[in-house]
Amino acid sequence: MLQPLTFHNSRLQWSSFLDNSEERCKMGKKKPRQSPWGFVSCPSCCSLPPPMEKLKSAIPQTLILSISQSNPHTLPNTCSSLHDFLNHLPQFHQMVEDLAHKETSLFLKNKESALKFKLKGNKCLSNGDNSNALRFYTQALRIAPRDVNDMGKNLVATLYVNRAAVLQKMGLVVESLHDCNMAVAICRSYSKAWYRRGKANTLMGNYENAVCDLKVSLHMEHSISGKKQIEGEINLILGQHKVKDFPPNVDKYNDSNINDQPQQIQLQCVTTETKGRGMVCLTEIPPATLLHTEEPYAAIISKQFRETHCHFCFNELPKNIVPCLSCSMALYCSQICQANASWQDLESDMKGYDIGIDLEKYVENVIKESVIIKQNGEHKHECGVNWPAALPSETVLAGRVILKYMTHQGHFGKSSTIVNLDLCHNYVQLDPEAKLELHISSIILLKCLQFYTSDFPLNGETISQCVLLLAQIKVNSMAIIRVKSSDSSANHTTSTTEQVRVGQAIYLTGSMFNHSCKPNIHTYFQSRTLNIRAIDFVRVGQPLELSYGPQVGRWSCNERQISLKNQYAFICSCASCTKSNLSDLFINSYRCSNPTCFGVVLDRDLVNYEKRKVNPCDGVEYNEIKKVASVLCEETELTHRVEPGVCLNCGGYRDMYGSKETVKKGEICKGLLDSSEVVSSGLRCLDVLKSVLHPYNKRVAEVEDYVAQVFCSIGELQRARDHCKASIKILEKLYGEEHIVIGNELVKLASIQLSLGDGDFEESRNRIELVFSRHYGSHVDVIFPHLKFLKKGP
Ligand SMILES: C[S@@+](CC[C@H](N)C(=O)[O-])C[C@H]1O[C@@H](n2cnc3c(N)ncnc32)[C@H](O)[C@@H]1O
Repeated sequence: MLQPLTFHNSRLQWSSFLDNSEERCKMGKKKPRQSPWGFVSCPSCCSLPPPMEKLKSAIPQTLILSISQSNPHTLPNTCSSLHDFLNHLPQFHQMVEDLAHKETSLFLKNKESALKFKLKGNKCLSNGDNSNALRFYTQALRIAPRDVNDMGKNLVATLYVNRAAVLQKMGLVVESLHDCNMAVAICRSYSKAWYRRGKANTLMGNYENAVCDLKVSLHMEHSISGKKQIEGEINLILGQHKVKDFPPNVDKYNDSNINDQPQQIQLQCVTTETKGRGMVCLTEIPPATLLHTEEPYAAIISKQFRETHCHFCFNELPKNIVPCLSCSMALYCSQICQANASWQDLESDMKGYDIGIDLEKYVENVIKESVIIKQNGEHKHECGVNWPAALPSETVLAGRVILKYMTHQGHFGKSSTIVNLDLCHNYVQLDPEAKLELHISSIILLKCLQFYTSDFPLNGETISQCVLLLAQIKVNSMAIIRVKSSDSSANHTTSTTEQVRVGQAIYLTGSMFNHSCKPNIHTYFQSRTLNIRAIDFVRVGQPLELSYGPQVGRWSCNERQISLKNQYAFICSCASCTKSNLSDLFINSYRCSNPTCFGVVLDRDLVNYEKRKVNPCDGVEYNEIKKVASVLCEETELTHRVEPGVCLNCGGYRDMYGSKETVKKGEICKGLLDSSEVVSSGLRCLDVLKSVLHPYNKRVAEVEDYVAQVFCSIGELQRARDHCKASIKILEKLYGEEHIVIGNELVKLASIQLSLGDGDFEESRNRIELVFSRHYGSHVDVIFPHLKFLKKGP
């Protein structure tokens, strides 16, 4: 289930720097912790500037009070007062210096350290220790300055060539080719880089390109022995393979694009009765239609994924990571992403080499393919300083939005408008603590941006714009989600998928879609592109609504309302929260005390909630609740009242106190599930819960699912299958049969059925295909590569 951003932790916190600084800290001490790339941090001596709490505690109560009472109109005054106050505090200036001054940065390049890592890499390479050689070259690349030489060659280019050699030895030929591309883009006249590229192309069977690479290399090579070796290689290829020298096919290895373009669907932003602006469509939309794709206005990687995911596209980093050319913090999965986030061209020329017109064309093609022209420069103002690592992601995202806005408007030094995105916010509803924190972080952010560009306007007006932007980010930013899959059973029969929030982004049109607890559209991401697909049939003019997280079937109405209120400060007025529906009746319901009756019994909380939902004003007979509940019963006319403990079907009474006690006992059994008696206690728990809870109660589904997992882990697949099916049957009632949750559960069932050779596997597979293609269209293979086992044969 996609979960747009949650704001569990709205308190500003100074994060500790992640493990991506140099081997030694700025105080020269060896750093103790290791990151996946071997970079380490030293929390003790490289501690951050004085924590923000210290600043907060210095602020006078009168100022805190006026901030707590501030609203968008008074913000310029409160921002200006706080700015004046902080400006007189020496510790504030010290903190900003530490955050924004390049000299204090932990992310600067360092030639000496890079050379040490390079030597270590060379040593490992000659000893055949490829994985450590790869690690050391990567470390060296991360901190090697882009424009320094080592033994007459550009250090960064040399490191890419060395790493390309290791990658080739490890059989990672495509990655090796990419490193060669990087090296030739940095230094076109680097013979070894072309030579290594020729080797990579040979290994890939691209003999025409290999010959061209080697010919370029031959022109650049100075030594006679080197020239001889290259000539030997060329002759070998020409002798063994049929090679036409030209034209080489440089486009052959481009990534293929998925052809699932949004169709011509007209969307419109309209004003709604209860939800502000919202999106509707002007044409009918069948389910599974891709109706909107959008690139973010600004995006930022989540802190915990900085070392493992690309800072531009948010995909997992490959073995051949490409670090930023100017700082040691930003990491990319490819030169394309690096160039996209960057702002600088790789200057490289071939002066003094006459390689002939055809080879020159070939070189141009290779470089053009390597260096993408479209640079959005989002990393420029953050490069080589501490604050992007130290401040909360949302604040860093705000910095990106402001810089982009000002650059686009050509506003630097000319206007007092630093940002104006016309998005909604909930500033007035924020609690006093949150308002104060937004004030402080806005002042710190803008002060840091002033270090980057001295004509940055910093005053009450611009700070208040930043405060409102942060409030807008809270309400409008989307979490960029990736699906991670892992085996969940010892015998690899089932796998679980987990959704991780790798980034956070602002989409301008995406921000206009309102929330529904039963959405009719589904959002997902490829790289940082937002895709929105219809999951139901949408009529002309019908609102298009996605889920901000809470959904019918997952939570009761009460839980959904609390969550949306806490996270986004609004009272949900979607159809499911204002009208009675079966899922909300079932989810926490009890069974009728009459064993032959299938009716629903509600407890006091649920009755009150449902009554408020259907008729908030008076106490009429709540026909709507009964009408919904009557789906379960034979009788058409229900005469009894909707009361706690009363069966909505037959009017029979259940003792709610005793029932709750029984459920508690059932929960104790569930707690025993990890003990040695795991299977029998699981089944006992299920029996206890089923004796009092309604058969479609969510808790019964959870225990069925748990018991299925237990049976799976001990290899009793038939019983696992039966419990898995039982769980799915309940979830279908709660979510609807085509919900993505059902798709995920069916994947579990199908994997068990496949292991059992069960004939029903086909049916599950067909249903999975239906559910997933409705939600992801043709993108399903890319987003869920682990589902390939379900593919039908050719
Ligand atoms: C991302 S914005 C959506 C666009 C917004 N309606 C606007 O006018 O800009 C989120 C805000 O829309 C409103 N909203 C969205 N879904 C809603 C719902 N189901 N019930 C009530 N308000 C909703 C809330 O004010 C929420 O903070």
